[in-house]
Amino acid sequence: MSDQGVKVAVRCRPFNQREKDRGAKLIIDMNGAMTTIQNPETPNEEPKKFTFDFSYWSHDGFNEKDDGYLEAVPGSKYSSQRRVFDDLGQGVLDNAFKGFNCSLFAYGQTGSGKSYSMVGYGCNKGIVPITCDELFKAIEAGDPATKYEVTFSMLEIYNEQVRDLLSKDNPKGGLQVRQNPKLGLFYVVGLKKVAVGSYAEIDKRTQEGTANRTVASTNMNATSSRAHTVVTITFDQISKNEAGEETKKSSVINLVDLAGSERADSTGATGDRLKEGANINKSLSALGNVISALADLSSGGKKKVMVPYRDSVLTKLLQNALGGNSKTVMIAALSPADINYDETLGTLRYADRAKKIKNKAVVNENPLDKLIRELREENEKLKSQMGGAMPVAGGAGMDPGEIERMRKEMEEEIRAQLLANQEQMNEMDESFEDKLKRNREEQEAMGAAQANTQDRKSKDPHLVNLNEDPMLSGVIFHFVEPGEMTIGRKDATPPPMIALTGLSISKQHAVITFENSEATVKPGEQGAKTKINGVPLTGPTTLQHLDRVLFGSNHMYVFHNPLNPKAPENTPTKIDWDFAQKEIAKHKGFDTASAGMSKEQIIAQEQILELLPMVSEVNAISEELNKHRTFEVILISGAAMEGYGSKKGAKVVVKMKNLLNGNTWLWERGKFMNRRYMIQELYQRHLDGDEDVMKIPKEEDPFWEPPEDVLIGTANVFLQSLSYALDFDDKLSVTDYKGVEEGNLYVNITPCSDKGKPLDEDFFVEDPQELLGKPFHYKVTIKSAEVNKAKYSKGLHVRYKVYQDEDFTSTPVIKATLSPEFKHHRIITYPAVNEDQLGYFEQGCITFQLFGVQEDSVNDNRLMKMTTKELRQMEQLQNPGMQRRQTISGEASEESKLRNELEVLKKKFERLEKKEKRIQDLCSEWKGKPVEEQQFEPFWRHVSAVANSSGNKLKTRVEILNTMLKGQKLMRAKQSSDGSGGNVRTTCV
Ligand SMILES: Nc1ncnc2c1ncn2[C@@H]1O[C@H](COP(=O)(O)OP(=O)(O)OP(=O)(O)O)[C@@H](O)[C@H]1O
Repeated sequence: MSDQGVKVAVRCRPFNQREKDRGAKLIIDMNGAMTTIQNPETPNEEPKKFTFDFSYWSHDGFNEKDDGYLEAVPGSKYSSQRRVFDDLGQGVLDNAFKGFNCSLFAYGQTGSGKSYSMVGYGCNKGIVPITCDELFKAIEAGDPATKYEVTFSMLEIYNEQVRDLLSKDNPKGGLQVRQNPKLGLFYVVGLKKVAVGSYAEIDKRTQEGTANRTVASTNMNATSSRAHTVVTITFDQISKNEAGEETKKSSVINLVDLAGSERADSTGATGDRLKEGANINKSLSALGNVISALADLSSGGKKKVMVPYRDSVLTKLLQNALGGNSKTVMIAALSPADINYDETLGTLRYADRAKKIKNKAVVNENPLDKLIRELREENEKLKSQMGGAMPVAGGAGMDPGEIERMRKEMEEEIRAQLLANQEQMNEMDESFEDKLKRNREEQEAMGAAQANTQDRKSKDPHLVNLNEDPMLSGVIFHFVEPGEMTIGRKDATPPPMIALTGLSISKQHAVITFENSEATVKPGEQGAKTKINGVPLTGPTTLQHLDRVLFGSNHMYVFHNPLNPKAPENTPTKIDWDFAQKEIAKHKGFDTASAGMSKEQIIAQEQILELLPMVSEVNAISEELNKHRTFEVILISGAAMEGYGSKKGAKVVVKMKNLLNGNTWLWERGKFMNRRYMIQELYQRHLDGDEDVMKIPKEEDPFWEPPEDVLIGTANVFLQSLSYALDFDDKLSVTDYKGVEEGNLYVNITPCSDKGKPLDEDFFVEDPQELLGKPFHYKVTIKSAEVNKAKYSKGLHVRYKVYQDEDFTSTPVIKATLSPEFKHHRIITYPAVNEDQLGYFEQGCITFQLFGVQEDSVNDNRLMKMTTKELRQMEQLQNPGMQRRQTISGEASEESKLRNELEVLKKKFERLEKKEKRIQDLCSEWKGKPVEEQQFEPFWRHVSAVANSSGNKLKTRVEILNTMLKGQKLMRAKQSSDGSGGNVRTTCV
């Protein structure tokens, strides 16, 4: 037995194009076995250090050869694919030959390079293909007296369901996972294991598996990065031992490409009412728990740790790989970019924990005959037990129901064992040679189809698929035949020539006509959604080379026309998923130029691009399940969401709207992701024929939310006036996230005494620094509000936070009016003003949030009778001008800041004028005084001059500000009329 820790490797990839475009910073470094990560927020702090068995630097120091292979520049520390194989893959092979089970799995966030290391792209082949290739080379060079048998299987775990990737027909709900009661190990019932005799055969099967994965992911609207792919190779070496018996040395090699490890925004998901039922990726978090439990076990600290293998399908299947009978390697893929700091640190910590796991690998060697004999004998025994499975008598007092339950349990167990044995025997019954023959026949048929595709690609017009996962792009081809070609659902009559499944695919979805070297696409039945280059298709359109075609919400293709391979100007030569998504976003009103954007803005933009397809998917499900809900991606300022400070910039959230009563909810990204997962699950159950889906109680329904107060809009008061001890008293306009005025708020912010009395008129601060160290009090008064929309009469309240407030301060809810009187007062006291507090006065603001009460009622029965689809169409008709600009740059608050500064200056000016007047009055009074008192006159003249000069300076400043403000207004007016400016737009999706 070999008692050995899991070997852990980390690998850092190059910057991708997006990271290069935005000038991403490198935060990873590697030196020998040490990997460091620098927090980009604290560049002066020591970077965090980790050590691993292997550290692979693949960020830079490479050359691309003519064939595309990336090789190390001499002297650089770059690790090529070959180098990674030599360390990790070769070890797997050597161990497999010795008869050990081996597992290799790749962990990391989406896009961090897991598939690159495992599978590879183009001629940069990854560990899996090289290992397979080398396996057969080693077999050829092996012992001629030994028989080698290799089988290959490929499965995917998605939403806790197992799909056989080598089979086109998977049962609804996926393949079952059972535990072999005797061995304790879990296995997938009925998984196809093909016998393979060469690397080329494995390669073909992998292509087949990838194509099946692509079709499934597109049809199910599944994000492939949330699926785990498991390739299993069994490697048997059959030889004779000294006693002349046949013995079998078996090794199971598991190669696992895990789902992307990114967590949903934790704050969002933890706040969700439905968090119990949801787990964005149950298998992945269960894997984390298993790793933690095993790490605790082997650190010896805790003796009784229960390792929760049973919590997910993935951990069941990988039980041996983790803490069991296997030699295991984990490769953690790292993104080099500052923007991914949190996730990458998470990956490093995960990898660090995995290092501690101890496995107990044993050589799997068995005399073959004995095994078969044992299995047969056991099966006979089990069969005879079957009928009479009775629990051991439990005494006279045992409940008959309990006895029956135990009997059933035992029967179930026997049945499972029989099945497991039978599977094993069936496999052994058919000779390996027969299996190989069967596989080759199947492959021959497949090979002909593949060769045909290759041949036609350069001759005939065709659509080729695009997928979010680069590995699944360019996998599906639909050739355009001369004449009319119909596209639609397979249950249409007559059946379409290209059958698609999935959301928003209509029976008669579209028709492509191909005549005179030209292909024209036109919409099918009414309501069928197709987009060409991001624009909805409304009538016949000629397809040009490299046009992007989206059927429904998920079937994305690029059209290739070898007969007329001239793409319109400005079409990039390489079109990927990102490009096609950006194009769609642009037509929905989100501009995606990235020049001159801040980091927050870039993150917001990436989140928009990520959320848009998900939101349209959820909208499509809402329509199909008739949930009367619609979803929209919106941008909202951080201050409007969080009530204080504007540092957070813009936040991307999803607005859900109840189409029956107009109620709305704002969901943070994490919460939306959480719900989307549950919505997908619900939809999957619906597809699987589960009728309960339509009757789901609202408490469990991911589309349902109890009514909550809706954020009508916000109004900001900048506090600069306080730094001059001036009061602020104004009517503020309350605007929603789109900048639309929803009403007014009357507030007053006054410096005051500790009892709330206004300060003396003469109290005047020339320089805010004067306030430092002194006590200061101010009073926030919310007088009243006015709102425009009748639906808000159910109740209104305002809440806000000031500097250092943990919680919101809220006014009472005022009902049955659109002009509530709040009469709210609050005195805020600083015993001695410090720099931070003064900074808050000078730069900060109070964001007042106006909320409206919503009720879960529907008054309009007419609406109840309409479908979600009809309601959405009606809403879109009613709001044709949805394409309103949204600012991501915080420019609106810039304007109100300016206005505020102007107010402050005006007030200062007024006060100075008053003061000046009093000075002048005093001066003339003094002039009439007796001589002995007149000696003060020069002093007063001096005061008056000072007052005048500062007044003049103020006057100039006021004029400048006025002009600036006018300019701003003009600019905004221009932008909203011609739609220019602003980085981001929004609309209903
Ligand atoms: N070591 C590397 N050298 C060069 N390019 C790399 C490397 N690692 C990753 N890449 C590139 O980065 C991109 C993302 O990598 P990859 O598809 O492997 O990520 P992933 O983690 O598997 O993502 P997903 O979870 O979506 O499958 C790919 O375009 C790939 O070519």
